[in-house]
Amino acid sequence: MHFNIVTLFPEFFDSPLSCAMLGKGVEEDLVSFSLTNPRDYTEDNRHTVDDRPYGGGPGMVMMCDPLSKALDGLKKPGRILMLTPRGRQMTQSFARELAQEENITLVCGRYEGIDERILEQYPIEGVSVGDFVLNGGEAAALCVIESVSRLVPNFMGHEDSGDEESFSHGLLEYPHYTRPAEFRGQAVPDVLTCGDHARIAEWRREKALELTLKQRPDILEDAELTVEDMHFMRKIRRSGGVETLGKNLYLALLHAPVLNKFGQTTAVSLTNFDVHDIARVSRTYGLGGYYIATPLEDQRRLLERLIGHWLDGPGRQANRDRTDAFGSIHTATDLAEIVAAVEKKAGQRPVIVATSARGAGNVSIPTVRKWTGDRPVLLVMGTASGLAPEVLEDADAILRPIRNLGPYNHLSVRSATAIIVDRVLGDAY
Ligand SMILES: C[S@@+](CC[C@H](N)C(=O)[O-])C[C@H]1O[C@@H](n2cnc3c(N)ncnc32)[C@H](O)[C@@H]1O
Repeated sequence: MHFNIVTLFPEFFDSPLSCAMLGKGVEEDLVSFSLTNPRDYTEDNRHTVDDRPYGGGPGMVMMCDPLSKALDGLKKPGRILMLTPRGRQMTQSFARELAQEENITLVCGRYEGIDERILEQYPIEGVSVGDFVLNGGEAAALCVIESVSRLVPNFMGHEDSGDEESFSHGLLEYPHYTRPAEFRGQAVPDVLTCGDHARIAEWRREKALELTLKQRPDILEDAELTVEDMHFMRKIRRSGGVETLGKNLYLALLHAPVLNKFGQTTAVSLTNFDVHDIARVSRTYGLGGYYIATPLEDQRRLLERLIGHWLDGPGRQANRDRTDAFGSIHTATDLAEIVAAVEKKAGQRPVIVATSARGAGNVSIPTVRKWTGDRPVLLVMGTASGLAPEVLEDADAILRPIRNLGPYNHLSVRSATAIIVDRVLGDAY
């Protein structure tokens, strides 16, 4: 595999490409590199490669002319990648995809970046190595080179080591140990010295699952998981995991004050579906509680009859799962009563997060998730045409609407609740 590196600082690559495994890869002809400096394609005495940005602002921009000439001079550019924070994220699967190429060109930006017209005139793909800003694309290019080269056949010596590494199957790798068997009083795990390869493989799998669940639950979404893996993870109690987050999240379903379709503030009747479906969401995600408020006496009595049916009445015999779900329901007359009840239960006043399908909101799902990590959060959901303005005004925060960029986002309150709760807690958390 050949890498063309287009850089204003070719010397940056001197040692990284000549030592350790990359150096060996070059010696064995598995990988090769050529360095092209756009400065060599300048025509003025000062070899200018950058200029001030049109429109003003700080810093300099890499000019089109030297860079385009440098690119035009490449014999076999292959796939052209430009290192940039706004590019596609570098991942192990992207590295695998790139390892299939024969030629790759890496364009390293400097200063504030490259004149945009280069990106429009050449088939360049942006690649980012993370959500942070480097001085230049050289260090990022090295990350791409290293991650791709090690997947070139024969580069790593024994073929299977690349297959076991972190991210290969969507999991982080298990921990490693080597001699001595005891270090400062700490022995290596017994299982690794028992000689039973099946047990060792099982232990490693479990450690990989445990670590991934703890450090990078987000990547579990794409991991290849077996039913056994899921059974194992279900048994792991996680601090800061779904158990903690779920317990800190409370739901309030208000039937007043809400808006009717004419925009008037009103009180509405219960919907049996909302009672059932949100109770099931509450139970599924292990929430702190589901509070249903209505100021209407007859509706509260109806609700209590419903709850009684499923908790202590014939429903209990008919469907124990539903009894379980109904166990998280509490009744109230209004939001103030719910806040007081949650405060009593949690020992701390909850952060009140109102929801609305309209407006811009002032808090995002990740922020609510963060709050849920260390204090009670009460998510307030409205029935009818949504919560009355005074509820939104009095709340500590208003969540950004679901599908706020779409032309239509009129979801039922039970659908909206399920979506929000899943986004806040997520399966993998
Ligand atoms: C100082 S940075 C310019 C940052 C640019 N003004 C911005 O805010 O996106 C200079 C160069 O470093 C490289 N670079 C910086 N951070 C990077 C990252 N996270 N991934 C890939 N390349 C990066 C790019 O080539 C970029 O053009």
